[in-house]
Formats: sequence, structure tokens, C-alpha cells
Amino acid sequence: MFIEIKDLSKSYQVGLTKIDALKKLSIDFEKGKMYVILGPSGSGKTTLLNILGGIDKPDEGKVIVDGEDITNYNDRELTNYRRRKLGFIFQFYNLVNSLTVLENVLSTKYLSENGLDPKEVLEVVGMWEHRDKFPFELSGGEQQRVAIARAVVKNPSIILCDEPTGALDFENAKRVLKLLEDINKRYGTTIIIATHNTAIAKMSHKIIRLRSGELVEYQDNPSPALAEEVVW
Ligand SMILES: Nc1ncnc2c1ncn2[C@@H]1O[C@H](COP(=O)(O)OP(=O)(O)OP(=O)(O)O)[C@@H](O)[C@H]1O
Repeated sequence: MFIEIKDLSKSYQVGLTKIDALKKLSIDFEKGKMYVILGPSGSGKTTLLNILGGIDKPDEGKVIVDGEDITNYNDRELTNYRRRKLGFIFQFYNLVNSLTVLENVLSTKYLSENGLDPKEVLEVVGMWEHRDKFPFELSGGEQQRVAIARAVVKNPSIILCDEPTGALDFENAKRVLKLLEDINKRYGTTIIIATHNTAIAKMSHKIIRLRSGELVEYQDNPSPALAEEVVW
């Protein structure tokens, strides 16, 4: 198995209250598949992505990626893991405002030893023509396409997306979904998307439903819809 999480628990102490964000969660992720994690607000989706991404540590449990338990990594090993293996896509683009589109993409390409050609990746997301623009000169949809290019150019084996279409209108959201679908097919990237939008699950290979930090459903989707067929 490419990624295994085993008995993952994480709680937060807020004043006198202990909040159990994840409760002994165990899930396997296969390489090259697209996963959608659904669940209401507070069900633990972001906590799970943060732990998978080495941004947050669990209180208990293991996260095994490619045979290595990343919960044993020290800070330096975690930084290397994030640089080499991961791309992140968030709701609000996370671009560097003082850099052009091309510079934004180059800045992450150099974090990886086997990065892709920035021109190719910017062409895939339809932003090569805009390479000399700054983020403030772009629409939200265009900024998210650059954010995708930044994540993809490192040629990561895993892309983690937290509400990647949350700030976008329908047309731009569809475009972003189409790009994620293309990237999954073209580069064999394992893509894990946390979202409230149940329609997005139709295009994924596997659907995970969380409630109150627990797995309530794990569903195979043998014939995923094309991104262009997804409507909401
Ligand atoms: N840093 C933190 N400090 C305290 N509580 C936290 C923290 N991060 C998350 N929580 C709590 O843990 C629980 C799970 O939160 P999480 O953000 O993982 O849920 P989510 O499913 O991603 O929610 P949303 O869909 O609203 O983003 C919630 O009750 C949340 O309030």
C-alpha cells in the first residue's frame, strides 16, 4: 500500500475542553488514485490532510508513506518529505504576491530534484501566456491554476487539496477539477481532496466519509465520472 494510516488519533485542548479531531482512524491509499474526503465542518478533514502532509503530528497512530513511518521523522526529515513528495493546494491559492506567475512556479520547482518543465506545466494549466503577470493581475480561477502548477511542477507523488474549488465560481471550479483529473492521469499522481462538495466525489476513484473524526464510509467508485460531467 502506498499510504497507510493506522489508528490515528488527534485531539486539541481548547480551554478546559478536549476536542477529539480524529479518533483511531485507519485508511489505506493506493498509488495513482484520486480520493475525495467528505464530511461536515469539524469532521477532521483538514486535520487528516495536515497530518498526511507532515504539517501536524498525531497524538497516536502511524502514517506510513512508501514504507516509512513519517510520524517518526524529525523536523528536517519532515521538511524533506514535504519538498520531495508533496504538493499542496488550498482554498486561497497561496501564491507569492511579489513574484510573477513563472517565478512562483520556479520557486517550488527548485525544491525537487526531479521537477517538471515549468513551461509544460504552465501550458497544462493554461497559464503560460500569463507567465509574466503578478498574482494581483489574475482572477481567482487563474490564481488557483497557478497554485496547481506550483504544486505539480515538483512532480510530487502526492497532491493534497483542501477545498480547492471552495472560493471559485462553477466554471472555474470545473476547470480546476479537470486539471486535477488531467494531472492524476498524466503523471499518475495520488490526489487527495478534502471538500464539502459531494458532487466532486463522483469523479474520484475512492470516497471517504468522516464524521466526528471517525470513518463512516469507504466507497469504491469503479467508474468515476469525467470532471466535465460533474455538476452541482
Ligand atoms: N488548531 C486547533 N485548535 C483547536 N481545535 C482545533 C484545531 N484544529 C482543528 N480543531 C478542531 O478539530 C475538529 C476538526 O477540525 P478540522 O478542521 O479538521 O475539520 P474539517 O472537517 O476540516 O472542517 P471544515 O470543513 O470546517 O474545514 C474541529 O472540532 C475543530 O474545531
